[in-house]
Amino acid sequence: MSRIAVAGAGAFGTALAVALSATREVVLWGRDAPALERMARERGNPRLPNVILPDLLTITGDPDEAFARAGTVLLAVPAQALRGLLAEQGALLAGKPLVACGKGIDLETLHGPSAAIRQAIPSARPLVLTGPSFAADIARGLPTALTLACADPAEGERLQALLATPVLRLYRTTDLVGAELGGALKNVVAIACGACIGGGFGESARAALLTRGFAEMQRLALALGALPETLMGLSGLGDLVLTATSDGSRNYRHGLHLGRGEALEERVTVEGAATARAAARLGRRLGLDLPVTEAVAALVEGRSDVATVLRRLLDRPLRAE
Ligand SMILES: NC(=O)C1=CN([C@@H]2O[C@H](COP(=O)(O)OP(=O)(O)OC[C@H]3O[C@@H](n4cnc5c(N)ncnc54)[C@H](OP(=O)(O)O)[C@@H]3O)[C@@H](O)[C@H]2O)C=CC1
Ligand SMILES: O=C(CO)COP(=O)(O)O
Repeated sequence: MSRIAVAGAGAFGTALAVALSATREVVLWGRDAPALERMARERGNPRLPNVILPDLLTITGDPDEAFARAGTVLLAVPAQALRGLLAEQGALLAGKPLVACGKGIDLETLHGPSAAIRQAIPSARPLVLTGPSFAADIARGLPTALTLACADPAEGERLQALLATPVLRLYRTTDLVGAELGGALKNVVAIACGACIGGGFGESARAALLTRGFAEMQRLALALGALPETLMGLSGLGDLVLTATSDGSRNYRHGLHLGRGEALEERVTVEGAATARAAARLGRRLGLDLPVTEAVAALVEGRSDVATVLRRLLDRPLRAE
């Protein structure tokens, strides 16, 4: 069965469905049936302005219609919603390759998406699709390169061929942990970088935060079993460069608003907020020094303000790089 189902009809799920439907049979599923009916009728998604949904793309709120005949399912929901989705749709998703497209760490279990999938649906085969890619760029057909992680090299190769398009270039790895942590942790550093600019501390300080934040991403990911080269690739460094320097990123914008002391955007997915808290907990549990992550966790929990956390970072003892 070559049919691809995309679960999650937000910006990213819709963008992936649009991109893949040019060459594959694709069905896009979401939980809000009336909203899905509207999308199907109007051929548009308010979360992805100015993008026309191709006629060939099936849009449905019916899980049976979406998943029963699908050979592969892409899971494009926020990290904190993934466990709920897997619990609700477990019977229909059993035994299939499930490609996690979300970028975050579950705050309750401290699991990344591949462990969440294994725990909820032991018969499913988890993969991770991640890397620098704004939904709007993917939907517009702009060139993009992503990492596809799969523990089984043969299945990874098969899915790479299935999910690549002429403009969506996929690189393979077997390092699921590295791929998912690169994508999750860069969101935390992006909030820090946005807060730095929003607070008026300048681009040199942002470069310092980006670099020291990247060192923390590597420290935590390697302690959890990631391969160093994965973090140096698209899912780590690549996505960090995009997200921590562009106000196209919701995480970066969240940081900007925190730094400026402005009201935060409502009803917007900001994965780095919960993931900062989850990563800080993991760091404490593992006895790791993660000052940038701790600073972001303090900011999003409202325990501190941008000037104070920046001062605290600068006051740390001088050390070797
Ligand atoms: N946007 C982007 O540029 C990119 C996003 N990502 C990642 O993709 C993930 C999703 O982000 P994005 O699509 O942008 O977020 P959006 O906020 O645009 O959409 C989230 C979607 O998830 C749906 N959802 C939430 N919980 C459930 C559930 N239990 N069952 C079914 N659907 C659910 C929401 O449905 P409802 O509308 O009913 O609330 C909504 O449609 C995030 O992890 C993000 O980091 C990755 C790369 C790029
Ligand atoms: O992950 C992304 C780009 O690769 C999207 O970033 P935001 O979730 O911050 O918008």
